[in-house]
Amino acid sequence: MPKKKLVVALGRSAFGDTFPEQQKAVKIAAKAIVDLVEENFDIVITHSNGPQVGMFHTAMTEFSRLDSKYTVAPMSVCSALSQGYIGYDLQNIIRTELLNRGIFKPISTLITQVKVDPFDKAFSNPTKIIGRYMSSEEAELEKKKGNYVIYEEGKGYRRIIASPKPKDIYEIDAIKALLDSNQIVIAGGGGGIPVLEQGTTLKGASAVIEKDYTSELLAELVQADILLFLTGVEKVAIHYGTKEEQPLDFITVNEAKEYISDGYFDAVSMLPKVEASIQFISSAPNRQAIITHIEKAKDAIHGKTGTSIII
Ligand SMILES: Nc1ncnc2c1ncn2[C@@H]1O[C@H](COP(=O)(O)OP(=O)(O)O)[C@@H](O)[C@H]1O
Ligand SMILES: NC(=O)OP(=O)(O)O
Repeated sequence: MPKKKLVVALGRSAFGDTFPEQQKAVKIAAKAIVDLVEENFDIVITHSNGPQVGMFHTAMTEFSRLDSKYTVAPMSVCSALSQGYIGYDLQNIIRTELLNRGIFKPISTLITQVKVDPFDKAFSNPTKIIGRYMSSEEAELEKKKGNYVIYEEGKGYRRIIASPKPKDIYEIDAIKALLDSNQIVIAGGGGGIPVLEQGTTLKGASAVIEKDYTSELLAELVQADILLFLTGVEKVAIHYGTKEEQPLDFITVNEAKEYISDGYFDAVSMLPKVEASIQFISSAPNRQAIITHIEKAKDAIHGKTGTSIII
Protein backbone atom coordinates (compact mmCIF):
# COMPACT_ATOMS: atom_id res chain seq x y z
CA MET A 1 0.00 0.00 0.00
CA PRO A 2 1.40 3.49 -0.85
CA LYS A 3 2.32 5.60 2.16
CA LYS A 4 0.01 8.44 3.11
CA LYS A 5 1.27 11.98 2.57
CA LEU A 6 1.02 14.50 5.34
CA VAL A 7 1.61 18.24 5.26
CA VAL A 8 2.30 19.53 8.78
CA ALA A 9 2.12 23.26 9.49
CA LEU A 10 4.07 24.28 12.60
CA GLY A 11 2.75 27.44 14.23
CA ARG A 12 4.47 30.22 16.14
CA SER A 13 4.44 28.27 19.41
CA ALA A 14 6.86 25.78 17.81
CA PHE A 15 9.60 28.44 17.74
CA GLY A 16 9.01 31.25 20.26
CA ASP A 17 10.29 34.74 19.60
CA THR A 18 14.04 34.47 20.30
CA PHE A 19 16.80 32.01 19.42
CA PRO A 20 17.02 30.51 22.97
CA GLU A 21 13.21 30.07 22.93
CA GLN A 22 13.48 28.46 19.49
CA GLN A 23 16.16 25.99 20.59
CA LYS A 24 13.90 24.84 23.42
CA ALA A 25 10.59 24.85 21.53
CA VAL A 26 11.90 23.08 18.44
CA LYS A 27 12.51 19.94 20.53
CA ILE A 28 8.74 19.65 21.05
CA ALA A 29 8.16 20.08 17.32
CA ALA A 30 10.81 17.44 16.57
CA LYS A 31 9.10 14.95 18.87
CA ALA A 32 5.78 15.61 17.14
CA ILE A 33 7.30 15.15 13.68
CA VAL A 34 9.14 11.94 14.54
CA ASP A 35 5.98 10.52 16.15
CA LEU A 36 4.38 11.06 12.74
CA VAL A 37 7.34 9.49 10.92
CA GLU A 38 6.81 6.43 13.13
CA GLU A 39 3.21 6.38 11.90
CA ASN A 40 4.70 5.82 8.45
CA PHE A 41 3.73 9.07 6.72
CA ASP A 42 5.64 10.88 4.00
CA ILE A 43 5.98 14.34 5.49
CA VAL A 44 6.34 17.91 4.28
CA ILE A 45 6.77 20.48 7.04
CA THR A 46 5.83 24.13 6.72
CA HIS A 47 6.25 26.68 9.48
CA SER A 48 5.53 30.13 10.83
CA ASN A 49 8.02 33.00 10.63
CA GLY A 50 6.19 36.14 11.79
CA PRO A 51 8.40 36.98 14.81
CA GLN A 52 11.60 35.99 12.99
CA VAL A 53 11.01 37.83 9.71
CA GLY A 54 10.20 40.99 11.68
CA MET A 55 13.35 40.54 13.79
CA PHE A 56 15.59 40.23 10.69
CA HIS A 57 13.99 43.21 8.99
CA THR A 58 14.32 45.46 12.04
CA ALA A 59 17.89 44.30 12.73
CA MET A 60 19.08 44.90 9.16
CA THR A 61 17.38 48.29 9.03
CA GLU A 62 18.98 49.34 12.33
CA PHE A 63 22.44 48.15 11.24
CA SER A 64 22.16 50.13 8.03
CA ARG A 65 21.40 53.26 10.06
CA LEU A 66 24.48 52.71 12.22
CA ASP A 67 26.97 51.77 9.53
CA SER A 68 26.76 52.46 5.79
CA LYS A 69 28.57 49.17 5.08
CA TYR A 70 25.32 47.41 6.00
CA THR A 71 22.33 47.75 3.71
CA VAL A 72 18.64 47.31 4.39
CA ALA A 73 17.46 43.78 3.58
CA PRO A 74 14.17 43.71 1.65
CA MET A 75 11.35 41.81 3.34
CA SER A 76 11.62 38.97 0.78
CA VAL A 77 15.30 38.52 1.73
CA CYS A 78 14.25 38.46 5.40
CA SER A 79 11.75 35.70 4.51
CA ALA A 80 14.61 33.75 2.95
CA LEU A 81 16.74 34.36 6.07
CA SER A 82 13.90 33.10 8.26
CA GLN A 83 13.58 29.90 6.19
CA GLY A 84 17.28 29.20 6.75
CA TYR A 85 17.29 30.25 10.41
CA ILE A 86 14.31 28.07 11.32
CA GLY A 87 14.93 25.25 8.84
CA TYR A 88 18.53 24.78 9.96
CA ASP A 89 17.46 24.42 13.60
CA LEU A 90 14.44 22.28 12.82
CA GLN A 91 16.19 19.86 10.47
CA ASN A 92 19.04 19.28 12.92
CA ILE A 93 16.84 18.72 15.95
CA ILE A 94 14.54 16.41 13.98
CA ARG A 95 17.61 14.55 12.69
CA THR A 96 18.79 13.99 16.28
CA GLU A 97 15.32 12.87 17.38
CA LEU A 98 15.19 10.42 14.43
CA LEU A 99 18.63 9.00 15.23
CA ASN A 100 17.80 8.73 18.94
CA ARG A 101 14.88 6.52 17.94
CA GLY A 102 17.02 4.48 15.55
CA ILE A 103 15.43 5.94 12.41
CA PHE A 104 17.64 6.71 9.40
CA LYS A 105 15.71 9.16 7.24
CA PRO A 106 17.17 12.22 5.51
CA ILE A 107 15.67 15.63 6.14
CA SER A 108 16.40 18.89 4.38
CA THR A 109 15.14 22.44 4.09
CA LEU A 110 14.29 23.89 0.72
CA ILE A 111 14.39 27.63 0.10
CA THR A 112 10.93 28.05 -1.37
CA GLN A 113 9.56 30.86 -3.51
CA VAL A 114 5.85 31.41 -3.87
CA LYS A 115 4.14 33.32 -6.65
CA VAL A 116 1.89 36.20 -5.64
CA ASP A 117 -0.34 38.42 -7.75
CA PRO A 118 0.92 42.04 -8.05
CA PHE A 119 -2.70 43.16 -8.14
CA ASP A 120 -3.65 41.29 -4.95
CA LYS A 121 -5.68 43.78 -2.89
CA ALA A 122 -3.68 42.71 0.17
CA PHE A 123 -0.84 44.95 -1.03
CA SER A 124 -2.92 48.01 -0.14
CA ASN A 125 -4.27 46.59 3.13
CA PRO A 126 -1.53 45.29 5.45
CA THR A 127 -2.82 42.71 7.97
CA LYS A 128 -0.02 40.26 8.71
CA ILE A 129 1.52 40.70 12.16
CA ILE A 130 5.31 40.42 12.27
CA GLY A 131 8.08 41.01 14.80
CA ARG A 132 7.93 41.56 18.53
CA TYR A 133 5.77 43.82 20.67
CA MET A 134 6.95 47.42 20.69
CA SER A 135 6.53 50.47 22.91
CA SER A 136 4.65 53.49 21.55
CA GLU A 137 8.02 55.24 20.98
CA GLU A 138 9.31 52.31 18.90
CA ALA A 139 6.02 52.21 17.01
CA GLU A 140 6.39 55.90 16.15
CA LEU A 141 9.88 55.24 14.79
CA GLU A 142 8.53 52.41 12.63
CA LYS A 143 5.83 54.71 11.26
CA LYS A 144 8.50 57.29 10.40
CA LYS A 145 10.32 54.61 8.40
CA GLY A 146 7.09 54.11 6.42
CA ASN A 147 6.09 50.88 8.14
CA TYR A 148 2.62 50.06 9.45
CA VAL A 149 1.79 49.19 13.06
CA ILE A 150 -1.26 48.11 15.04
CA TYR A 151 -1.99 48.32 18.74
CA GLU A 152 -3.02 45.19 20.65
CA GLU A 153 -4.92 46.09 23.80
CA GLY A 154 -2.80 45.59 26.91
CA LYS A 155 0.12 44.12 24.92
CA GLY A 156 1.67 46.86 22.83
CA TYR A 157 2.35 47.69 19.21
CA ARG A 158 3.32 45.34 16.42
CA ARG A 159 4.30 45.78 12.82
CA ILE A 160 1.90 44.66 10.13
CA ILE A 161 2.61 43.97 6.47
CA ALA A 162 0.75 42.98 3.32
CA SER A 163 -0.14 39.30 3.06
CA PRO A 164 -1.12 38.33 -0.49
CA LYS A 165 -2.49 34.87 -1.27
CA PRO A 166 -0.07 32.19 -2.54
CA LYS A 167 -0.66 31.28 -6.18
CA ASP A 168 2.04 28.74 -7.05
CA ILE A 169 5.19 27.18 -5.62
CA TYR A 170 8.24 27.38 -7.87
CA GLU A 171 10.20 24.58 -6.18
CA ILE A 172 7.30 22.11 -6.15
CA ASP A 173 9.07 19.56 -8.38
CA ALA A 174 12.05 19.51 -6.01
CA ILE A 175 9.72 19.02 -3.04
CA LYS A 176 8.02 16.09 -4.82
CA ALA A 177 11.36 14.55 -5.82
CA LEU A 178 12.60 14.66 -2.21
CA LEU A 179 9.35 13.14 -0.98
CA ASP A 180 9.53 10.42 -3.63
CA SER A 181 13.02 9.55 -2.41
CA ASN A 182 11.76 8.95 1.12
CA GLN A 183 13.01 12.22 2.60
CA ILE A 184 11.38 14.61 5.02
CA VAL A 185 11.12 18.06 3.46
CA ILE A 186 10.85 21.42 5.18
CA ALA A 187 9.43 23.77 2.54
CA GLY A 188 7.26 26.84 2.17
CA GLY A 189 8.57 28.17 5.50
CA GLY A 190 6.92 31.41 6.53
CA GLY A 191 4.43 30.90 3.73
CA GLY A 192 7.30 30.92 1.22
CA ILE A 193 9.23 33.91 -0.11
CA PRO A 194 6.65 36.02 -1.94
CA VAL A 195 7.78 36.73 -5.50
CA LEU A 196 6.34 38.53 -8.51
CA GLU A 197 6.97 36.98 -11.90
CA GLN A 198 8.46 39.58 -14.26
CA GLY A 199 9.39 37.90 -17.51
CA THR A 200 12.18 35.48 -16.64
CA THR A 201 12.82 37.19 -13.26
CA LEU A 202 11.29 36.45 -9.89
CA LYS A 203 11.23 39.73 -7.99
CA GLY A 204 10.83 39.57 -4.20
CA ALA A 205 7.67 41.26 -2.93
CA SER A 206 7.43 43.33 0.24
CA ALA A 207 5.00 41.00 1.96
CA VAL A 208 4.69 37.94 4.18
CA ILE A 209 2.38 35.17 3.00
CA GLU A 210 0.11 33.44 5.51
CA LYS A 211 1.72 30.03 5.98
CA ASP A 212 -1.68 28.37 6.56
CA TYR A 213 -2.69 29.17 2.98
CA THR A 214 0.67 28.09 1.56
CA SER A 215 0.39 24.85 3.55
CA GLU A 216 -2.93 24.20 1.86
CA LEU A 217 -1.52 24.95 -1.59
CA LEU A 218 1.44 22.69 -0.90
CA ALA A 219 -0.89 19.94 0.32
CA GLU A 220 -2.86 20.26 -2.95
CA LEU A 221 0.25 20.18 -5.11
CA VAL A 222 1.82 17.12 -3.46
CA GLN A 223 -1.64 15.48 -3.31
CA ALA A 224 -1.44 15.04 0.44
CA ASP A 225 -3.94 12.89 2.32
CA ILE A 226 -3.81 14.95 5.50
CA LEU A 227 -3.25 18.62 6.30
CA LEU A 228 -2.34 18.99 9.96
CA PHE A 229 -2.06 22.35 11.72
CA LEU A 230 -0.04 22.18 14.93
CA THR A 231 -0.74 25.28 16.97
CA GLY A 232 -1.23 26.54 20.53
CA VAL A 233 -4.66 25.04 21.28
CA GLU A 234 -5.90 21.45 21.34
CA LYS A 235 -9.20 22.26 19.65
CA VAL A 236 -10.84 25.05 17.72
CA ALA A 237 -13.56 26.66 19.78
CA ILE A 238 -16.55 28.86 19.29
CA HIS A 239 -16.96 31.68 21.80
CA TYR A 240 -13.19 31.36 22.20
CA GLY A 241 -11.79 33.09 25.26
CA THR A 242 -15.22 33.61 26.89
CA LYS A 243 -17.14 31.75 29.61
CA GLU A 244 -19.22 30.10 26.86
CA GLU A 245 -16.14 28.73 25.09
CA GLN A 246 -17.03 25.47 23.36
CA PRO A 247 -14.20 23.35 21.93
CA LEU A 248 -15.22 21.40 18.83
CA ASP A 249 -14.22 17.84 17.88
CA PHE A 250 -15.62 18.16 14.36
CA ILE A 251 -16.78 21.03 12.20
CA THR A 252 -18.56 20.34 8.93
CA VAL A 253 -17.73 22.60 6.01
CA ASN A 254 -21.19 24.15 6.18
CA GLU A 255 -20.90 24.76 9.92
CA ALA A 256 -17.44 26.23 9.45
CA LYS A 257 -18.76 28.64 6.81
CA GLU A 258 -21.55 29.72 9.18
CA TYR A 259 -19.13 30.20 12.07
CA ILE A 260 -16.91 32.27 9.79
CA SER A 261 -19.75 34.53 8.71
CA ASP A 262 -20.80 34.87 12.39
CA GLY A 263 -17.24 36.03 13.19
CA TYR A 264 -16.28 33.17 15.51
CA PHE A 265 -12.73 32.84 14.24
CA ASP A 266 -10.16 35.56 14.74
CA ALA A 267 -9.07 36.90 11.34
CA VAL A 268 -5.34 36.79 11.97
CA SER A 269 -5.03 33.54 13.93
CA MET A 270 -7.68 30.83 13.64
CA LEU A 271 -9.55 31.95 10.52
CA PRO A 272 -6.76 31.11 8.01
CA LYS A 273 -6.47 27.56 9.41
CA VAL A 274 -10.21 26.96 9.14
CA GLU A 275 -10.38 28.48 5.64
CA ALA A 276 -7.38 26.42 4.49
CA SER A 277 -8.96 23.27 5.95
CA ILE A 278 -12.25 23.92 4.13
CA GLN A 279 -10.42 24.45 0.85
CA PHE A 280 -8.31 21.31 1.27
CA ILE A 281 -11.06 18.84 2.12
CA SER A 282 -13.50 20.33 -0.38
CA SER A 283 -11.24 19.98 -3.41
CA ALA A 284 -10.86 16.17 -3.47
CA PRO A 285 -12.45 13.20 -1.70
CA ASN A 286 -10.97 11.27 1.25
CA ARG A 287 -8.87 14.07 2.63
CA GLN A 288 -8.45 15.06 6.26
CA ALA A 289 -7.77 18.46 7.81
CA ILE A 290 -7.01 18.61 11.52
CA ILE A 291 -6.13 21.47 13.86
CA THR A 292 -4.58 20.67 17.24
CA HIS A 293 -1.92 21.47 19.82
CA ILE A 294 1.70 20.77 18.91
CA GLU A 295 1.97 18.18 21.70
CA LYS A 296 -1.11 16.28 20.48
CA ALA A 297 -0.12 15.48 16.89
CA LYS A 298 -0.11 11.70 17.21
CA ASP A 299 -3.35 11.56 19.21
CA ALA A 300 -5.04 13.83 16.69
CA ILE A 301 -3.98 11.64 13.77
CA HIS A 302 -5.60 8.72 15.60
CA GLY A 303 -8.82 10.71 16.06
CA LYS A 304 -8.38 10.99 19.81
CA THR A 305 -8.29 14.78 19.95
CA GLY A 306 -8.03 17.93 17.85
CA THR A 307 -10.65 19.46 15.62
CA SER A 308 -11.32 17.79 12.31
CA ILE A 309 -12.94 19.75 9.52
CA ILE A 310 -15.20 17.35 7.66
CA ILE A 311 -17.48 17.39 4.60
N1 LIG B 1 -11.82 30.21 17.83
C1 LIG B 1 -10.61 29.87 18.32
N2 LIG B 1 -10.41 28.62 18.78
C2 LIG B 1 -9.20 28.27 19.25
N3 LIG B 1 -8.13 29.10 19.29
C3 LIG B 1 -8.28 30.36 18.82
C4 LIG B 1 -9.52 30.79 18.31
N4 LIG B 1 -9.38 32.08 17.92
C5 LIG B 1 -8.13 32.42 18.17
N5 LIG B 1 -7.44 31.40 18.71
C6 LIG B 1 -6.02 31.52 19.07
O1 LIG B 1 -5.33 31.38 17.84
C7 LIG B 1 -4.10 30.69 18.09
C8 LIG B 1 -3.61 30.11 16.77
O2 LIG B 1 -3.25 31.15 15.93
P1 LIG B 1 -1.74 31.54 15.71
O3 LIG B 1 -1.01 31.57 17.01
O4 LIG B 1 -1.72 32.75 14.86
O5 LIG B 1 -1.34 30.30 14.82
P2 LIG B 1 0.01 29.51 14.65
O6 LIG B 1 0.07 28.56 15.83
O7 LIG B 1 -0.17 28.78 13.37
O8 LIG B 1 1.11 30.50 14.64
C9 LIG B 1 -4.46 29.66 19.14
O9 LIG B 1 -3.34 29.21 19.84
C10 LIG B 1 -5.42 30.48 20.01
O10 LIG B 1 -4.68 31.15 21.00
N1 LIG C 1 4.16 33.51 7.62
C1 LIG C 1 3.33 33.21 8.65
O1 LIG C 1 2.16 32.87 8.48
O2 LIG C 1 3.90 33.31 9.91
P1 LIG C 1 3.12 33.32 11.30
O3 LIG C 1 2.39 32.02 11.42
O4 LIG C 1 4.20 33.52 12.33
O5 LIG C 1 2.16 34.48 11.27
